[in-house]
Amino acid sequence: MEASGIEKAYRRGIWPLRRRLPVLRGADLTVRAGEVVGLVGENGSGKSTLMKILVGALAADAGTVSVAGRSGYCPQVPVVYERLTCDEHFELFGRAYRMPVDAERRARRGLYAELGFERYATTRADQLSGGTLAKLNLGLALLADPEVLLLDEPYAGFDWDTYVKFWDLVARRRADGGAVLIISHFVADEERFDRIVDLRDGLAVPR
Ligand SMILES: Nc1ncnc2c1ncn2[C@@H]1O[C@H](COP(=O)(O)OP(=O)(O)OP(=O)(O)O)[C@@H](O)[C@H]1O
Repeated sequence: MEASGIEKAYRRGIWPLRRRLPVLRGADLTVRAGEVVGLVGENGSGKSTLMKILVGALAADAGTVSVAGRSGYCPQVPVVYERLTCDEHFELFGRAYRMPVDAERRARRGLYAELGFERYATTRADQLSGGTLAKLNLGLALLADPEVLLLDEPYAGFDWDTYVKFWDLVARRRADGGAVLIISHFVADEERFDRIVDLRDGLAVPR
C-alpha cells in the first residue's frame, strides 16, 4: 500500500467564523507485503484521519493512495448494529464481501477460536462487553482475509491473553506476506513493529 502527498483540512465553525483546520500536509506512507508498521503520534495529530483516507472512508484534499489487493479496516470506534448478534454480523459482512457461505462460516469459526469469543456467537452487539466488541470489530476486518490490514488502536480493550493472541495473529499475517498498519499509543509495543512512522505537523516521519 502506498500513499503519497496526502493533504487534508477539516472545516470548522459556521460562517462568518468558518475556518480550515489543516491536519495532513503532504503525508507519505508505504507499507510493503510482509511488513508490520506502527503509526504513532500525539492525540489529534491525524492518525485516524490518515487511516480513513487509506481505506477510502474519507476523501483527501490532495494526494494519491494505491493498494495492491483487498484491505480490511478496524475503526477506532466499532461500527456495529446493536440488535444483531456476532453470528449475524459475520453473515452480513460475508455477504458484503461477496464470500461464499461456506468460506464465511469457516473463517468465522477460525476467528472465534483465534480470538476466543465463540461463546458470544448468539449475543447481540448491545449486550457485549467492550473487549468482546473490540474482538468482533477486529474479526470483521479479518473475515475476508485481506492482504492489507489497517487497525486503529485495535487492542485498547483486550485482556492480556487476547493481547498476546492478537500479536500471534499479526505475526502469522506477516509470515504469510500480509501488510499490516497499526495505530498504537503504547511505547511497550514498539519492538513488535518492523518500522514506526510518527505523524508530526501533518507529515509522516520515519522513527
Ligand atoms: N470530522 C471532523 N471534523 C472536524 N475536525 C475533525 C474531524 N475529525 C477529526 N478532526 C480533528 O482533526 C484532528 C486530527 O484528528 P484524528 O482523529 O485524525 O487524530 P488522531 O491522531 O487519530 O488522535 P487520537 O490519538 O486522539 O486518536 C483533531 O484536531 C480532530 O479534532
